[in-house]
Amino acid sequence: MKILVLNCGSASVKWGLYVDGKSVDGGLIERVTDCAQAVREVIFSADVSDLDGIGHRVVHGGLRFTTPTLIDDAVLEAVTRLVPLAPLHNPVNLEGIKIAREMLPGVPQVAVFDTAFHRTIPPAQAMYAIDVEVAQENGIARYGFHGTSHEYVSRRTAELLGRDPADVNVITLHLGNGASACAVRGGRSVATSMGLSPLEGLVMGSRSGNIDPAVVFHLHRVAGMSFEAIDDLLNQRSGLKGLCGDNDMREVLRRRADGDAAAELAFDVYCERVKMYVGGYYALLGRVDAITFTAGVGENAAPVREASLSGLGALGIVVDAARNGSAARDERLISPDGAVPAVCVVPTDEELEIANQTAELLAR
Ligand SMILES: Nc1ncnc2c1ncn2[C@@H]1O[C@H](COP(=O)(O)OP(=O)(O)O)[C@@H](O)[C@H]1O
Ligand SMILES: CC(=O)OP(=O)(O)O
Ligand SMILES: [Mg+2]
Repeated sequence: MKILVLNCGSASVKWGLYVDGKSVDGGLIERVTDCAQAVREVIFSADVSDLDGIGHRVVHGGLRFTTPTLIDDAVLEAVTRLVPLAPLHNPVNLEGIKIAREMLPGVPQVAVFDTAFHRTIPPAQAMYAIDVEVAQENGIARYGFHGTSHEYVSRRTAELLGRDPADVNVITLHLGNGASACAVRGGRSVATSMGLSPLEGLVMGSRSGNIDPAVVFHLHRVAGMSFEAIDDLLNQRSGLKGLCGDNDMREVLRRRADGDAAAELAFDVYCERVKMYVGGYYALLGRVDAITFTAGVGENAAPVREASLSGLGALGIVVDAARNGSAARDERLISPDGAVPAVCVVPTDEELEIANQTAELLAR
């Protein structure tokens, strides 16, 4: 089966072409400002003859979409209604789908949702402690995101350890432009740091992650900011960018190495937040077999991995400096042999996972 995958992200377009589950072509267009144009370029440049299907990453699937779904007008409408809950993502996902449908009419298009893997999260983690009626009426709950990545990476981690995914507990740390942590028990998501929207949890490139919700009321009532302006502040002008002016961890690391105090503080806030989720999910899981770093920052930024897990030796969490600092780019252990939990780096491959899930749906 020949599948084209389009992952239109908040700041990049990633794509891949797969034949029977094997990657034959692919690419990354970074710092995208016009997603539609990027998708047009992909479709013009890739060999899209005889496609069996196109798999699209769709970030928010709400309550309705819990499995990969064949796209029709009704699905597009439902995804459009979820735009307010994923304002940086669903609009670009939709743009990609629309262009692909226009340029390749007749090819089946499948949506693979970031939220789907988290449908197993139990109520004690999924519910916010607010009036249950208000929550229910408005769909206020933890949906969680990056599910395709957490699913793929937790499974690959079990395989890296030579274990059955059903027997393994993993804390996965997806640190990219967006960032989220996930507690995976026996292959199922049981907790994750993103919530109703991809704004909650870890510090991100330009998103705040957790803050006191009263900050929003204060900025509105006392500082006179509109809700639109506060939304923009928390989604686009916060996180690393808000703290030090740079949203790219490569720049933050470079400036920190040069002794820049703002970059150092941004780095510290970022890594301490990761550490707090690791500790929390360790407690929740009770037994942790592995902690795995993935995505742009997680795969490449050794200082972030080192600082995020520093001082956790009493929990058995140890990072081997030489392994962590190595230039290797493959799936690997960065803790000493035999250490439990194992600490791993596993490059994510959302596109491959989307291709496989798309092919599986189309084969039915
Ligand atoms: N060599 C590197 N060192 C540190 N950070 C890196 C490196 N390469 C990429 N990154 C970080 O990874 C981020 C992008 O991660 P990625 O997973 O590709 O993001 P997304 O899929 O969310 O668009 C960049 O913003 C950058 O901060
Ligand atoms: C859901 C999300 O935050 O995605 P990304 O990391 O691609 O921005
Ligand atoms: Mg990503």
